[in-house]
Order: sequence, then C-alpha cells, then structure tokens
Amino acid sequence: MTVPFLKIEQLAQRFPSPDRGGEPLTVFENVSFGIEKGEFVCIIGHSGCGKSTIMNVLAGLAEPTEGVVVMDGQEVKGPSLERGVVFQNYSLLPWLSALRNVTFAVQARHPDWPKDKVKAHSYRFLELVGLTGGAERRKPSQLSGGMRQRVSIARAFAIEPKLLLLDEPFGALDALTRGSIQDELLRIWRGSGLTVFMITHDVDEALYLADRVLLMTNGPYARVAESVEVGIPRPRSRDQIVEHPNYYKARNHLVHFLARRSKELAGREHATASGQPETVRFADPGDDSPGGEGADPSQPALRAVNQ
Ligand SMILES: Nc1ncnc2c1ncn2[C@@H]1O[C@H](COP(=O)(O)OP(=O)(O)OP(=O)(O)O)[C@@H](O)[C@H]1O
Repeated sequence: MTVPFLKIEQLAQRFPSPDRGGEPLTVFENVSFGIEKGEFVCIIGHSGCGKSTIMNVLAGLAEPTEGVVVMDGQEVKGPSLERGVVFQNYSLLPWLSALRNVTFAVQARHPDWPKDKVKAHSYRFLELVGLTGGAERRKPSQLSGGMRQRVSIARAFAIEPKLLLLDEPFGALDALTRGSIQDELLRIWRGSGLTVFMITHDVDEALYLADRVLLMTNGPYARVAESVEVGIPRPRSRDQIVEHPNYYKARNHLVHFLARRSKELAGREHATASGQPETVRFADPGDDSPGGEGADPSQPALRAVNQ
C-alpha cells in the first residue's frame, strides 16, 4: 500500500475543561485519513466537531494531544510556507496594500529573489484572481469582502505551497461572489498540482469543488466516519453537474449524514481501531452491480471499509 502525500494518524485533541469537574473535553479522537498529492478534499461536519482544530494541526499552528501528521514524508511540527492557509476572515495585514500583502509573503518564501521578481510574481497571482487595474494598490479596508478573499487566495497560491488549507473561505461572501471565486480557485488549482484541504458547511460547494468529501460525526469524541468519493468528472460546470447521475446520490448521502448519521454514529463506541473512515463511492452509470446505476435505487452507495 502506498503512503499518501498527507497522512493523518490517530489524531486526538483534548482541551482542559474547568466546568467538567477537571475532566478534559475530547473534541475528536481516533482521526486517521490520507490525502493524495493533487487531490481536492473537503471536510464537512456540524459546528464544534473540530474541523478548524484539525486544520490548525495540519497547518502546524496547533499541536494535537495525540497522533501525527506527515506531509511528503516529514512530520508536521510547526508552521511552514510549504502550507498556505486561507481563513474566512481573510487575515490580511490592514496597513499594507493588496499587492504588498502578497509580496510580503512571497519575499518571506524567496528571500533571495530581487524585488522586481517578487513584484512580478505577486502581480501575476493577483491577476489570476482578477484583482488588478488599480485594486492591487488599495488597502484591505478599501476592498470588498470578495476582493479581500481574492487577495488571501492569491497570497496563498503565490507562495506555491505543497498544501493549501482553506477554512470556510467563502462563508462570508454573497452567492454570486462565492461562485466566481470558487471558479477562480478551481482554475488555478487545476494547473497547479496543489493538494487542497478545505472546510465547508455547504454540501453543494463540496460537490462542485472536491474529489472527496470527509464526513465528521458530532462531538465530543468526533471522528471522520466516511470518505465519500464524488465521482463526477472534471471540468465541472454548475449547470451540468446537477445532471450527472452521481450528483443527487452524493448530495442525498451527504445531507442524510448531516441530518441523521452524524448523530447516530457519534460517540466512542462506534469508533474503529484504525480510525480510518469508511469509503463510499457511487457506481458508474450503466453499472448493474450492487449500488450501480441499473441497480436498486434504495442502495445508492457502494461502501468499502478501509483496513
Ligand atoms: N484552545 C481551545 N481551548 C478550549 N477549547 C477549544 C479550543 N479550541 C477549540 N476548542 C473547542 O473545540 C471544539 C471544536 O472547535 P472547532 O472550532 O475546531 O470546531 P469546528 O468544527 O471548526 O466548528 P465551526 O464549524 O463552528 O467552525 C469547540 O467545542 C471549541 O469550543
């Protein structure tokens, strides 16, 4: 079995909890999964199950109570410019222009680059997210939420990390802006070979963007219970994706998980020893095998328990 690019093994996070009589709060436990190089993976779960905490651990911004994260053969032990992070609240430096916010990061990544090269490189990434023509000279307070998020995305891509971590990056944006930035993100990602891990609460966003969707049970003692393969070819278009036979199967599966199974599967007693999520995939259209398109529609998904 090959080792994935990003390997998360038996992660647990416990926090001191004074109001529980000294007993720590176990946010999640037994979290294990892998992500292949170039994959786009979304994670979904109810509020408080620990998605941001997992992302902070992957970023090297937080230390887990138990478990390890290995990226490209090296244990993650602190922040690194090999991992780009985009938060919902943009996290831009307010006193710098959009362009300087990007050049600042690029300079840190490539201290030996001359200024002109840093500037041209940064400008190129702002161009890719459609933020030039004067907007690049404005400070964050002079930009709309969508424009600020474009700067954050340009900055994260401009450092050319190996792993891009996105924590609900479009949560604060209106639907139209969200749609156009999602498309820009996909366009840049497609040509980059970058591995992406993204938190979202939006099932349709996950299905549009991801190769795989990880589903978390409710906390405490949350875990990643399922890994759902979206199985819809790329490039995807918003109009056509809903016509793909897998779309509603996958959508119904995710919605049902969030509505029911995230609660039913919660708690330590359902955990497996390996902590690996169950793989769920949808059969190709025309496939008559169990779960296939021509098979019983009450059995929408093929499941395989990971070892
Ligand atoms: N430093 C900390 N100390 C104590 N508890 C914490 C700390 N950080 C997070 N928590 C708790 O851990 C739990 C998980 O938080 P986290 O933000 O990771 O959840 P989430 O799934 O990302 O939630 P949301 O979807 O609402 O953003 C919450 O109960 C939170 O209060």
